[in-house]
Amino acid sequence: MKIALLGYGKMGKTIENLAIEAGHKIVYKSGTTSEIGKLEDAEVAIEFSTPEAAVSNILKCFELQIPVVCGTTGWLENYSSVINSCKECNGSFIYASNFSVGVNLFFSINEKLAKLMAPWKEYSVSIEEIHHTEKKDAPSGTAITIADSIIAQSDNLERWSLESKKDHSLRISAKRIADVKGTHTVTYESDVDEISITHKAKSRIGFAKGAILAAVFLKDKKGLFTMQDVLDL
Ligand SMILES: NC(=O)c1ccc[n+]([C@@H]2O[C@H](COP(=O)([O-])OP(=O)(O)OC[C@H]3O[C@@H](n4cnc5c(N)ncnc54)[C@H](O)[C@@H]3O)[C@@H](O)[C@H]2O)c1
Ligand SMILES: O=C(O)C1=N[C@H](C(=O)O)CCC1
Repeated sequence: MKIALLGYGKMGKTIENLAIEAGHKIVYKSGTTSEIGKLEDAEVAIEFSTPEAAVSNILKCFELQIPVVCGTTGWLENYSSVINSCKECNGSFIYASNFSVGVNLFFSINEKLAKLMAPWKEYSVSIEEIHHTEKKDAPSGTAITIADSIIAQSDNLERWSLESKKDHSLRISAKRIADVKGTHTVTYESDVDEISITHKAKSRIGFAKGAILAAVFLKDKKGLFTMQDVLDL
């Protein structure tokens, strides 16, 4: 598969190594000191750049009819306009706040736990995410996905918030500690006990493998897909 890498930082480099090992070819890179190759030569683009750059990179791929797998977080205020552009251009698109198989299983566990906990009003729920100090956005895209799923099951929570003790808000605490690849914990606390689930990434390999899996899935398809479609969850 001929891959374009839009964004060549920590994730772009990890994806490059794993893709080459798996027999794929990197035909284009941007986000390096200068562009390498031609985007038009790619069969699929994998986008891990910055919140500011993601939307224009995605739209460029739609124009060129190149399927695009996007892992960049922090641009979701533009999500519906990107989806509309994808439909207008008859493009191919997958966005996931987290491409790792483990986190996608964690998303399913979180949803099931939220359903189970919804009737038990004595528990209050919160989310903690910890990432490296270079991360640009807070809370993490993964924490937002987890929060949206809990809020959808709740008849009390209406939104998430980084601030503590806001009415009808699900508290997300975002911590930044050097070198942490990504840890997410959901905690339900009552006066008498506590229930927690945690996912902890040991490296970026899980994210990168999932993004390559998504690119293989998307290459010859048209339309909008999710990581749940890729993993058949
Ligand atoms: N979805 C997931 O599974 C997942 C996993 C890890 C990281 N992420 C997200 O991916 C993004 C990148 O993470 P990272 O750790 O590689 O960050 P990074 O800072 O190491 O790399 C980002 C790169 O994008 C480049 N860039 C800047 N402007 C660009 C442009 N216009 N076009 C292309 N590239 C451009 C920068 O030069 C930099 O090299 C972040 O938003 C992060 O939250 C998502
Ligand atoms: O390192 C990052 O940045 C990560 N970003 C994603 C997020 O915001 O959820 C996924 C985990 C790593």
